[in-house]
Amino acid sequence: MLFSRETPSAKRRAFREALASGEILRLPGAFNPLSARLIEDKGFDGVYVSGAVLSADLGLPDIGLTTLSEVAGRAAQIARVTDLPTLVDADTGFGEPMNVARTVQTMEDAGVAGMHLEDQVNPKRCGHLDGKEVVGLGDAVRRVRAAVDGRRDPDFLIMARTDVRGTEPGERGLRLAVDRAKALADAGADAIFPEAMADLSEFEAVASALDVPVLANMTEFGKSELFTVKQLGDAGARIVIYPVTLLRMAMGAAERTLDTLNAEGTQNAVVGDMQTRARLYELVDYAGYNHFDSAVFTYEPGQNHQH
Ligand SMILES: C[C@](O)(C(=O)O)[C@H](CC(=O)O)C(=O)O
Ligand SMILES: [Mg+2]
Repeated sequence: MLFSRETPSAKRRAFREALASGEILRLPGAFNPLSARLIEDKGFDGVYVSGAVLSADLGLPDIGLTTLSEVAGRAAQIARVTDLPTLVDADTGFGEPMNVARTVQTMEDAGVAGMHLEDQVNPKRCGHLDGKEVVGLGDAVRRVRAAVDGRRDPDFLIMARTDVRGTEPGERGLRLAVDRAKALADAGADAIFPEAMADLSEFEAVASALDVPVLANMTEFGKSELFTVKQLGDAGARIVIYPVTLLRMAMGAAERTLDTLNAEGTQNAVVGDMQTRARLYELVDYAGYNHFDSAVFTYEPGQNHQH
């Protein structure tokens, strides 16, 4: 009830420990706080807050239009309903290196466990589209150093994402990605997100070149095939995100439902696919609030109150 009883610092420590265990952690993207409850209920290891989902949710393309306040606000709403660690997409850090330091502190205040910061130029775009551009290595390193300098909780995870793989095809692109990933880790990044890896051997090449954990992005309709958790774990990845998966499914269902309403004049045919009222109430813990109501609201001083 009222949800997470874990403090943000406890969640950060747990995330660090889970990462150190060597197991691969699975973080589906929550498109709202309620879906974060579902992710926790189904036994996943963490919750991802995707910039693509956040901007799509607002009816915007994912090109860096969302603000730090919007992203941190949504991340806080999501993080507070789950005991799981929350990893947030901080895009290019919302400004220059000084802003990046402030972004880290704002995300710490939002109660999330960590964030990733990418090396694209502004306006940024989805990492799986063509025609991306990245900043030079010096600027990318400055962003990471500013993030590390701004951090107050040493357990807050700063992950550097590099989009350089998508800027050059073939072997050369991969070599650039490995070199940049190493430089970003040397600059203090706690983990690396190599964006737009073409296949498993590329994940392997990045992971084996680094001492820090590597994230695999299993976004649909992108550059990477959709590998299994086992395949990614064997290739050395330590975190896998499914950033837009739940939103795509939910929006697919919404479209089909509207089509059914249009065609049939009633939603009867799709009711069987819906989350039931009972399941929804379970997720938001109606029973807990009822209990609270009867235990606290009807409490009378002097009574020996039994819970
Ligand atoms: C991971 C990502 O940064 C996101 O915002 O979720 C996107 C996902 C997507 O657009 O499919 C990305 O750039 O890969
Ligand atoms: Mg993004």
